[in-house]
Amino acid sequence: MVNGPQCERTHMTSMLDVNGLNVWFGKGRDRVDAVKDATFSVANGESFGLVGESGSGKSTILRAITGLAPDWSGAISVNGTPVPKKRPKEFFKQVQMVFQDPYASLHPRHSVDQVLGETLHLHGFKDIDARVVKLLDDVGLGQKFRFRYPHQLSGGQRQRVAIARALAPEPELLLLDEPTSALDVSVQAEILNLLANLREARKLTYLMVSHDLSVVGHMCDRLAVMKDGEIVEIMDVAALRAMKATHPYSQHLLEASI
Ligand SMILES: Nc1ncnc2c1ncn2[C@@H]1O[C@H](COP(=O)(O)OP(=O)(O)OP(=O)(O)O)[C@@H](O)[C@H]1O
Repeated sequence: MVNGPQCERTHMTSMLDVNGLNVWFGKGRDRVDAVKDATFSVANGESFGLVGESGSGKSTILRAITGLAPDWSGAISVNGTPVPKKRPKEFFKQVQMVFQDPYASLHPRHSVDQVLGETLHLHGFKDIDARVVKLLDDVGLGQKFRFRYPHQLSGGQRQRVAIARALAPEPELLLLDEPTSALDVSVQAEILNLLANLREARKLTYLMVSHDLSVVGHMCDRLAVMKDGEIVEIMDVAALRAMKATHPYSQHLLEASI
């Protein structure tokens, strides 16, 4: 069951359209249907949250969009263009992902300069030096971090590098997979504020996974509630704040989060 708000927004330009998405892992008896018939749209400039308990399929939706889930059916469009099975390089100029664990997502022997420089080079930029400096400023690190290695950085600093790397190709859509849940509580708010400011400054669109309703309430305009691989409700954050979920499972999530 999907509620109304998304219908009201069909007149707005869509950045992302996901239609009847199914994602599965394994075959035969071992098959796991991780996402079942998921349909939602994210408008240009919107921040959209995916919430639900562990294992409900949130991360799998992001992985399917970015091409990291091999078996899927349905339709995914970015900026009105259907995404092909094998993502072309241009796709990653539009869509980038920030992963949950900044310890796992950065190569231990690559300096910050290499991480950002190589990404910029891969995407065909020529003014790499100036862009590395700008990216480090934009994520609040500054030049003194440029030649450091991941082991010389805190978790929050690593996540800032991962965010800078995601911004390097100048994407329009960021897929954020629990971007603060692996961080110390003390730095979580800093990273969320950074993401909110970057969205504003760069007119970005966010699709953000979180198991934390307060994070989604702070960061998102609308959200989808997932349960056992299905989207059970799509609602405005205003409805979340007013505790006005209609689906019993969403109500249960809200009550559990108080
Ligand atoms: N590579 C994989 N191989 C097999 N099953 C997988 C794989 N990745 C995910 N799954 C299964 O798909 C289902 C959805 O997982 P997913 O990670 O998307 O959930 P989630 O809502 O993001 O949970 P979490 O918050 O714990 O990450 C789970 O049953 C999970 O075990």
